[in-house]
Amino acid sequence: MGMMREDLSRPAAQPGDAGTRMLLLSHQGGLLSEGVQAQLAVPAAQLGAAVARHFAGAASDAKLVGALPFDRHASAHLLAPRRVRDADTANAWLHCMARQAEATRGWSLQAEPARAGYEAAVAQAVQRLQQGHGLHKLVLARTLHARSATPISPWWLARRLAGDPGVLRYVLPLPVQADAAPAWLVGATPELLLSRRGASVVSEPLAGSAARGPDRAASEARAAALRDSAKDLGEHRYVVQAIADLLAPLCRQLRVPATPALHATASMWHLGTRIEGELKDASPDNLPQTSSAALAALLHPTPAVCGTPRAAAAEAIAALESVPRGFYAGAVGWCDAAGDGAWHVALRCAHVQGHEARLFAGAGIVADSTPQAEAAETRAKFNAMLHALDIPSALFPPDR
Ligand SMILES: C=C(O[C@H]1C=CC=C(C(=O)O)[C@@H]1O)C(=O)O
Repeated sequence: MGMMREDLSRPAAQPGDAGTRMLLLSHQGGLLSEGVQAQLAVPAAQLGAAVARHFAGAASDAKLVGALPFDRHASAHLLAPRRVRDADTANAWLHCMARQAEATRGWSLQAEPARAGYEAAVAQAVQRLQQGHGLHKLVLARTLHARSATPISPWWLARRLAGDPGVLRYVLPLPVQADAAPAWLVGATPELLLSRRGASVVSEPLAGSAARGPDRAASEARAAALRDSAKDLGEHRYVVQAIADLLAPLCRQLRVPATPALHATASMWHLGTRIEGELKDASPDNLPQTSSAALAALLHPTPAVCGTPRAAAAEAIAALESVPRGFYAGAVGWCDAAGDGAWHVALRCAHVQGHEARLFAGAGIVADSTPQAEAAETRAKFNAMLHALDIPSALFPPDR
């Protein structure tokens, strides 16, 4: 992209300054941001206006990068970087940092909660959904707390997550207390919340999942079963409907396919719908409502990570989950001064700090969900990260 390629073979690639870098990288492209000129810390409802104000005084090639936490009332964490590098440089940086990192070993692993506890929470959720109270869907997550004898490098981990064309990898430096070790959210997400280019907007929500099989035939059979599953199609429809309802008033055209397609990652199948719209007003005057950051903040959190209706589902999640989500199930991405940008749902990730990693996985619960199947789905969603961290599968037996 016309940028000088930095020599990263013996560079200033010191772990000390890595905390000011953020990475977004997929097979289609990506970026590595460096340094911090300014920060934006406002909740989702104020984000569109704050981003527009920020860009009003900024250079035309300025960008903001960062994340929205799951809780839309908590502060987003957006940075104005000093420099933004292209995907090739991002790859070179990862390669270099991964080479310097020590491989992890000596793992211990604790499920929070273990399988039985998660199944009990799903059973309570199903009861709430069957009783009505206006709640139709909610997404319940659980976590695995992993400790390594060696420090965990977020760059090493991001490098280990390479190779899956169905995901975008991300490394997000997180705000921490002054005396705390640096912390990151590192993941490989399959889900696009929202991208904007000029007047064109795209959202590609995923909901409804099946683990890929041990061989091709089994994998195809599971994909076919997922495509026909009334439970998964119902779970998916809530997400598409919520996104379409929020985008429709802002778009002169909105294309919403009637049936979902299959989306594959290396370990999972998902139902996905590509929603495409044309904004009515993509002018600079309308940036507070229609920048990619404003649109992401409008849609977030969708029923793919929260539920329907949103406020009641968020309340039920707070009551039924034991570990705060932080930036898991939030959104990571970028926005430029013209309002263009892309925001991805922060899934399939781990919160990494020192020797510890906390892995997150959730599943959409509807009235006809079964606790055993939802627990199995979260197990399958942990797999990519467990493998990338090199955590022996014996530490996560089926009853956990
Ligand atoms: C909440 C997660 O996945 C979401 C994305 C795809 C499929 C999902 C599902 O089938 O439940 C979830 O909505 C997660 O991976 O933690």
